[in-house]
Amino acid sequence: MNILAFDLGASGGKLFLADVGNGKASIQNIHRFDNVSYQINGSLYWDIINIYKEMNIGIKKAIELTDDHIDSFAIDSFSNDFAFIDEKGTLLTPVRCYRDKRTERHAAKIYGRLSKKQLYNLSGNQNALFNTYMQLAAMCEDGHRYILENAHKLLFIPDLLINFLTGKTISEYTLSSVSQMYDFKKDDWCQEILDSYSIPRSLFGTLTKPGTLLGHTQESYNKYMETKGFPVSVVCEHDTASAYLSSPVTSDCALMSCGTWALIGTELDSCVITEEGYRANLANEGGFKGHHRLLRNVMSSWFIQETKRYYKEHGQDYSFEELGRLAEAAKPFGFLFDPDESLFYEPGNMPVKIQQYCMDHYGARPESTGEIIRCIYESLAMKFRWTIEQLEHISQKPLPVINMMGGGAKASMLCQFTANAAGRKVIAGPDEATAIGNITVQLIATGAAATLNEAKDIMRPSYQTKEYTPQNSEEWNMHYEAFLKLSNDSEPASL
Ligand SMILES: C[C@H](O)[C@H](O)[C@@H](O)C(=O)CO
Repeated sequence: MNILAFDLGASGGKLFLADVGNGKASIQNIHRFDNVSYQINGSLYWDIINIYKEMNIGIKKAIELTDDHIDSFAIDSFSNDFAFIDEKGTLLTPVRCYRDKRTERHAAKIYGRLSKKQLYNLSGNQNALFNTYMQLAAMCEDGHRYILENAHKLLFIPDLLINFLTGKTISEYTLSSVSQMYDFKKDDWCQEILDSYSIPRSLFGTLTKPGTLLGHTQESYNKYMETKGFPVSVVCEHDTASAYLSSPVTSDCALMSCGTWALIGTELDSCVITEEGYRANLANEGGFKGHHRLLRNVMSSWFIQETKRYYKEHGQDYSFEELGRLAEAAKPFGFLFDPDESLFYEPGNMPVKIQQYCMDHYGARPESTGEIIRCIYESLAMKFRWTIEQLEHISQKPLPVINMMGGGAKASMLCQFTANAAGRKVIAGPDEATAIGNITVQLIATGAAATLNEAKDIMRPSYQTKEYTPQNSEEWNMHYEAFLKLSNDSEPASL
């Protein structure tokens, strides 16, 4: 059978075609494109029309490769961002990027209605400026409440694209669960949070759990794409939930989905809302049936993506490999910074911001590209260690192994540094974790696999893993002490 997965990330989108037969899957990447946010009049937007266009280019390729025989298609993406549609499916708004400044502008007012602590206790989600609730509240503060009052539905990006394909309006569970408006205990929207800004409950689509075969593409889409059409499934549409599901490690471990963000956490049976979890700003996030994540967001490849972009704009188009080689040659432990500093949150001028931070803290700064990249990787590894220690303490669960998945699993320097800093074995892979998790759930939705374990066994031959053991522990421990002095994380919500 032919299964098609679309994985949309903050820096790019990819479509994977899986050929499944004889209890095995082989996957190929059939299309990829860049995804960037655009600033217009000080606001930040995604180009949703381009995303739709590129998704269709990938679908077209899959139609050709399979002789118009796609057995299932599903989408996952980063969380939180959305658009509104009317009853006819007309797009009423563009899609704002979660890094847009409007939530920061209104944060004090918003937290004046429901405090960070109340929001954490009700939703179990981390306090972060990017949350959907914060975006909706900021819209109201900006005088755009009329959109909430008049729109038919609010759809998260994957649900929006599904609507373009099928005409259906759903609110997928894993994305809903990280909106900061979901109540895990009731397994439903949290009325108290919605009431704080009179957010109409009717704005949300049919709550749909991952593993559901939703239906067929609609006639108008089939005609437009010149296809007989294909079934659309609902998977863990939140990419982190998809990535975690692909982990090959079966014992207790720290899981890290490493892309633009490193989502560092562990799987638990249910939601854990405690004072300590609130203080460490650990997020409770929903997953595939029976799976629940306790995790923290750490900005990760964002530093490398933004640094690479800065140099490109200034005439130096480094490849990731070149950046890695330059960092390798640079002197170790020149400078460390706290990746959670809000200074680094918005796009633009990343190397300059890092230099500025270092000047403020050390009175000196990394000068060369290699020094900057090395200080990024070392600082990230230190933050990863700090986060894993918090998780161990709060979940009361030893996490002796780290499974790094996603694009970051390909960055061998980052994997080795993480093992060194944390003093734990790192298992790196799968690097296409999100797509693998997406396809895994499609196997279940279509009935090709009866259980999650069966689906994971089918996917296992399609990827490899690599192990890293800790080195130079003493030196890393010494510098970790210095790193701890920089961290501003005793308070929740550094974002
Ligand atoms: C804001 C981030 O996108 C989100 O917290 C994270 O979970 C994600 O989806 C990373 O792709």
